[in-house]
Amino acid sequence: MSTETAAAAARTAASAPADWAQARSDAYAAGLAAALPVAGRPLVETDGLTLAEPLTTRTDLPAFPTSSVDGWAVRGSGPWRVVGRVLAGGTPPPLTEDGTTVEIATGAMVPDGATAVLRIEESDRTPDGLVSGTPRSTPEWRRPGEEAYAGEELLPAGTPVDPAVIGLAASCGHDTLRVRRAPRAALLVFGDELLTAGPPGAGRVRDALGPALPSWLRRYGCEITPADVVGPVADTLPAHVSALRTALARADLVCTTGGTMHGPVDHLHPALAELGAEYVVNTVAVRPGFPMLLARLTGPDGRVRFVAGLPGNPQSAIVALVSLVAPLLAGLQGRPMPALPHATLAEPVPGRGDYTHLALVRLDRAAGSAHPVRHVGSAMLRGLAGADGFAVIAPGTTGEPGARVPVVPLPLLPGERAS
Ligand SMILES: Nc1nc2c(c(=O)[nH]1)N[C@H]1C(S)=C(S)[C@@H](COP(=O)(O)OP(=O)(O)OC[C@H]3O[C@@H](n4cnc5c(N)ncnc54)[C@H](O)[C@@H]3O)O[C@H]1N2
Ligand code: MOO
Repeated sequence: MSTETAAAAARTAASAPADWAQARSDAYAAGLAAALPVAGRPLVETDGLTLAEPLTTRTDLPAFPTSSVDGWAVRGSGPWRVVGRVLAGGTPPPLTEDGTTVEIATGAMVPDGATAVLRIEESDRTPDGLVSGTPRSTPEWRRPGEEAYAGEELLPAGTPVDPAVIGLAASCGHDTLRVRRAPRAALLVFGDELLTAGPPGAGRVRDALGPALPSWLRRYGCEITPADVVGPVADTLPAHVSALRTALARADLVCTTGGTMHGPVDHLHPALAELGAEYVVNTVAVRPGFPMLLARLTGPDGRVRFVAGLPGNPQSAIVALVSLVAPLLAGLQGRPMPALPHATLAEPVPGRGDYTHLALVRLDRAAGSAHPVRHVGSAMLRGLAGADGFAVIAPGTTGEPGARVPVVPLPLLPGERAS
């Protein structure tokens, strides 16, 4: 396709922006269809990755009857004659005679034949060395399978691995887990007007996305190194095509910023046409951020890669990140579609006609309320820096105070935005 034809085709396709919710689902489905490869990894290397198979237990949990106290495993009624001692890690012989006991430590295996465990502090010794006392009526040991039965599914495939999952997997006897690898991302920043150091002025603005987006992408589980961030890429079509080709050789997802429109130096659409990309999403009926796009390319090796075109206006770029990139990455990692929590609007938020309005809000988690923030122009980042996410105002509606609305969260870490 010639560059002119490609640009014309892109303009035509861009004339019907996708519904925002549909665009999210399309991005997720495209990611899931290209879910990343699965490999076995040692447990300690799985934090942040995603279970590719359900987590099941290799044995009953606990695997053997386990004393939950220090004391005496007794058989029959007392007083009891001491016939031995069992510590955690040991395998005791059975108690075969009523009136006998073994001293037992917390975590030790309860011998066969034991009828009760008596706490050390609730026992006495008779002058002739026998153990006496009254065992509690509630069992003082954990029965095999109390937590889980051998082979039971504890977590489904698609679960993000976190320290709690790693601990559980270890307790179930796993040494490795089958996980999907982390998505590899790259970032290309377009715009000859961008400065990479010092204060803006004289027609030039600071690149605010090159420094920020890699950290947002990492919070969604991506691997991205400083070498994967390139820009500003010169505002020419050959420079765009070449930068995309290089980035696509390694990355599963290449994010670009700027150049999503059809201005004189907006080369993203023609570059995608030249690379033979197909659109998954080409513009979305959302404000801000409508020129966002997601395109798919299949390499000669059959590997599917994606380009997410984030608009140049910085807040619009983040809208595209949470709208298209977040669901795409969930799909690539084999995770469920990210569910949107709901909150109650504390103040009115205007609608945007036929478009969905994503409005920056600060959440009061205790009250379950969402509070619109100030400084939310699409070229601004001041509002974003104090917000937790975007309230979703559906097309054809306005956000009335007291309305329950979905909120698209920013991928903040615990402690960030702590009020
Ligand atoms: N004729 C029309 N022009 C524009 C429309 C429209 O509907 N008709 N929509 C506007 C909207 S909305 C957006 S969003 C932008 C998107 O344009 P691009 O993705 O092509 O972005 P650029 O033109 O390259 O840049 C837009 C704006 O953002 C600044 N910018 C770009 N990159 C960065 C960065 N890394 N850090 C900080 N600021 C950045 C750039 O200087 C421009 O001011 O199109 C509108 N135009
Ligand atoms: O929609 Mo633009 O993305 O308003 O800044």
